[in-house]
Amino acid sequence: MEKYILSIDQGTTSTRAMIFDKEGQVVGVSQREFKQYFPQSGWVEHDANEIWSTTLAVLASVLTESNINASQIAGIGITNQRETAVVWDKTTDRPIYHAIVWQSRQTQDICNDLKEQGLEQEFRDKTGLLLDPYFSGTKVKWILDNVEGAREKAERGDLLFGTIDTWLVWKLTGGAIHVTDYTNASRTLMYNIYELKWDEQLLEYLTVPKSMLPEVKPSSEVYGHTVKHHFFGQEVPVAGIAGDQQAALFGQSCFTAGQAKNTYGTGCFMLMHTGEKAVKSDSGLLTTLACGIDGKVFYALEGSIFVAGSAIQWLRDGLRMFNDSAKSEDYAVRVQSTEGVYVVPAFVGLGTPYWDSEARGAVFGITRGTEKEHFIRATLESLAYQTRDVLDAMEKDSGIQLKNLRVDGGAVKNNFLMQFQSDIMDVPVQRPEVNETTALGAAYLAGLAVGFWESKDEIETRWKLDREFTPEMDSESREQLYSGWQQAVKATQVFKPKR
Ligand SMILES: Nc1ncnc2c1ncn2[C@@H]1O[C@H](COP(=O)(O)OP(=O)(O)O)[C@@H](O)[C@H]1O
Ligand SMILES: O=P(O)(O)OC[C@H](O)CO
Repeated sequence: MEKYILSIDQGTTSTRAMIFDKEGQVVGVSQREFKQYFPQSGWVEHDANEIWSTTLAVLASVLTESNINASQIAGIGITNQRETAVVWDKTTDRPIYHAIVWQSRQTQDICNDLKEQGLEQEFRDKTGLLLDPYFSGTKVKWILDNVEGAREKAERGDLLFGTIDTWLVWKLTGGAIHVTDYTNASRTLMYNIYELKWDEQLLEYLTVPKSMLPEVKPSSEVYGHTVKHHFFGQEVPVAGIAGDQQAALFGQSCFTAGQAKNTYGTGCFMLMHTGEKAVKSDSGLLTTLACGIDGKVFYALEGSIFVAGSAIQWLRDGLRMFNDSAKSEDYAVRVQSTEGVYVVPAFVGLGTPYWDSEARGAVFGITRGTEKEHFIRATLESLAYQTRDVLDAMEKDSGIQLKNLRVDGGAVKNNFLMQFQSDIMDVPVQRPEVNETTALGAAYLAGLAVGFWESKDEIETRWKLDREFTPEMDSESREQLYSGWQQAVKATQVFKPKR
């Protein structure tokens, strides 16, 4: 009976289950969107129970639709939207509040307060992160401070915290296992990425009891088994865990220092592998943990862009400019340029390299001649400009000049965007045949742990190029366009009306 690996890719807007065969080819996929809650301006929340129910639904449908029996699954890999924080009561198995999503700005005041106490450098030195609402630590504090009775329950040891991977492993194993992996722990603002331990001092600043935190493990090992009633009568090993961006780095076979990938999903996340060496950044990049196997710990530099594909969704759903994201390309190529229009999609502030959580989106350069096509093209170009911002910071801080950039995620189907990306960075852009590298990375991690695949070398041979986009723009045009973008971002950051 042929065996397979199953990946659960729990993303910001949808939950996906994918089945991979020995060749690393997709043999089944099932996806469910779930509700986004915006209780106040800038806040974003999910219902962790709905995340679990969509997970069960996609598990059932992927097996049924691909006609594969649960007993044919050799291992399960989990990859997840990172930073999003769930706090649940282990005595009832119920979350005590919605999951606070990575994009949410509701802990801005907590961050400001910690900054005023002069603590940012210590957080940065220990975690590689910044005091921004993006990361989990302040979200946990917010829940403990704002949900009635939560702090007492936490002190009693009844509450558990987890990023989404932790929550899903807990549910799949029937509440037996409370774990996370290095990559997810490295996004919490509570984990010392150099000493590889929860940091008591940082926990004290955040007033988070250590008893709430999961055990931290490597990204590829058998953590536990599914309980039969949640996995169709089978006890299948849960054998891989990684935050989605690190999973994509692994799925792109970026295993050595200097290799980089950029994922164009809701946001855009560029990660460069830096080997066993952690590179500290002066330019607003994050130092983070990459997937390590064979007992090794690896680091990466990361540039985080909060709004990328979601700007295209905004054109589709908010401005109703088209009804299918793929149409954005047709509109963009109908004009030769944006004719000086720039869209800065700072809907939830700006991430790398600006870290301005109070900035909000802006449009510049419109004239009476501006048409829908210019507007759409400018929005697509904004993804590429933001990526160039990150690339410049990365090359500066790592001292490595990128030879090429591997890309993945929903928006890389857009050929216009990929060509413009290569042009504006002056670096070749490589799109692989299997675009689902996040799920594939988690599958590889699980497959390596259960002996389904032998080694990283075996995996590396499977990476296949679909198309390479090479720079075609002259350097004068490139720098002129990019300097317009830089002016637009500066102007966006100046506009801060009282809210
Ligand atoms: N052809 C396209 N051109 C531009 N953007 C696209 C295209 N197709 C999908 N997208 C965008 O890609 C995103 C979906 O990518 P995906 O990797 O599934 O995201 P996530 O995992 O963050 O939910 C959406 O935000 C969508 O607007
Ligand atoms: O759900 P995605 O794919 O947009 O990824 C979210 C990131 O992990 C946030 O850090």
